[in-house]
Amino acid sequence: MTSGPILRIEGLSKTFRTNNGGALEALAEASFDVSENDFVCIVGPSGCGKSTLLRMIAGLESISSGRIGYRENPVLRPQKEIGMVFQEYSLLPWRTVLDNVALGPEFGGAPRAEREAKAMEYLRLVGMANFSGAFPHELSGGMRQRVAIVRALANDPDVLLMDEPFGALDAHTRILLQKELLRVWENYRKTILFVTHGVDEAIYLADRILVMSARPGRILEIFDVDTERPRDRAHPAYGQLAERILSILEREAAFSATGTNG
Ligand SMILES: Nc1ncnc2c1ncn2[C@@H]1O[C@H](COP(=O)(O)OP(=O)(O)OP(=O)(O)O)[C@@H](O)[C@H]1O
Repeated sequence: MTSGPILRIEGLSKTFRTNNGGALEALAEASFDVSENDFVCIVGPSGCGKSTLLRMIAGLESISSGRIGYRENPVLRPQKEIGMVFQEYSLLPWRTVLDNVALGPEFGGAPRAEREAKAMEYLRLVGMANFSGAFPHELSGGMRQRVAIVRALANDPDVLLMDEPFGALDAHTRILLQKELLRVWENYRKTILFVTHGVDEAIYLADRILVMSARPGRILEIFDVDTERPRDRAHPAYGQLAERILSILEREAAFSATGTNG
């Protein structure tokens, strides 16, 4: 254990090579720290490099320049301590719900009884124990995403990276899963980095909200959300913060559409 931040992102940049031999700058000099147990949301205009940033922290994408530190060690490849949940339900279709959740512990060499008990514990947590023998195609979108979340948790990561995990869900299911995720986060005290297009979602969930610029993405502003949970969406402070963030995003979206600042 260290007393410093669990994640330190320093001057992180990413330039992709394009098919025609050109270069596309996706992320520029992003710097921020994440403290242990923090729930951090990242919002920004479409295409500003949010997924790229998360994929780099997950070790799935190479770094062009800068540094990612996890407990002061550089992140250069995927590691067990940093898990990821994607928007598209990335469950293995040929495995049951139970076997999907038990996958990580299975790779880790846990005996069958142990990994199945662990998987059942997590499935109970999100009300999915009765579906342990079902296959992914038999589940609704919300159920699949619950399974994807607890599958990531079953690896016992310190940090959970979530890339628009509720983006494909209807509004009602999304609100339900936001509540469940907060419960899971409070129970297991994970550090969460959560990308979303929903400013409302970010204010409901986060301790801190990072607002990114239009591509190439930089961290423009960081907002602390220190009101008590569960948060009341009808509270005036909620709406005021949403307006402030939305006005930045509107400006940035206009900038990315016209390439000018006015
Ligand atoms: N493998 C790749 N090769 C080339 N360009 C890429 C690659 N991956 C992403 N990009 C480009 O990098 C930029 C940032 O993409 P990214 O998916 O990180 O944005 P985003 O903020 O997550 O977008 P959205 O909010 O729309 O999901 C985009 O212009 C995208 O086209």
